[in-house]
Amino acid sequence: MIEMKHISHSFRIGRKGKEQIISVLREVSLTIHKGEVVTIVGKSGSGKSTLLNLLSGFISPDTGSIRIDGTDVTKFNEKQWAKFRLDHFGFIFQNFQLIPGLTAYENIELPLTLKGMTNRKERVTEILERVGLTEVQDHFPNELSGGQQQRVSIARALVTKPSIIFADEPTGSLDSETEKEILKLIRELNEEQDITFVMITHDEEVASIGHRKLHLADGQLVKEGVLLEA
Ligand SMILES: Nc1ncnc2c1ncn2[C@@H]1O[C@H](COP(=O)(O)OP(=O)(O)OP(=O)(O)O)[C@@H](O)[C@H]1O
Repeated sequence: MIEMKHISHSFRIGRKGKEQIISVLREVSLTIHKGEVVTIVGKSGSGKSTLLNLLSGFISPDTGSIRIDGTDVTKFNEKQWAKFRLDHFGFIFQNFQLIPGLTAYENIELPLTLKGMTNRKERVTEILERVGLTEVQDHFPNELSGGQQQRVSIARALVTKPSIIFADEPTGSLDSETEKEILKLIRELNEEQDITFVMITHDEEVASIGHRKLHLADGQLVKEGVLLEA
């Protein structure tokens, strides 16, 4: 479960002495329940990535608080975040972000190695089977199609059994047929494993696969043009 309360964030841009402050998020509050698929839509520059980066601890809010799975993470330092991410989160990106020198199998195995798990084979094999990649497990990323690469990245996100998966335009680089396949897989995994998905997209149709669609505009969450109450 994610509880974000009154989060504001601004960036300082430009040369020293001539800096400008741009306010990207203003007093954003939201609650995402366990097992929900929530999509966040908004125009380019509306602050979608900033919101995801705040929720996953890559940037810190100016004001407000964030609780995830019952833990107040607002004041976490980098070391605490690194451990928390490994224990609670999985990530899926538009450009897959697979490690080119590792095979599909090894890419999926990596988070388990980082967690110091020794019995990795059974889990990796199980996940490979679930996402339909057993036959191509020894391929390197450049020997896979876009859809297969995204499956590897979904498997890598899932392998540690996270409670939340953050997906940043997960179908943005895929053709429409493959997009449908990947969205179907995301919904199936959500239903089977009760994983929460927070997905950002600029595509209204993709966003409609969620249980709930939130719109970001002018740094605030709105629903049908009406500001959502905290
Ligand atoms: N590190 C940064 N430093 C300064 N400004 C930033 C930084 N990151 C984002 N911004 C600014 O914050 C605003 C929101 O950016 P953000 O990337 O969150 O938008 P977005 O909705 O994800 O856009 P897109 O759909 O194009 O990815 C933009 O005006 C952007 O220029």
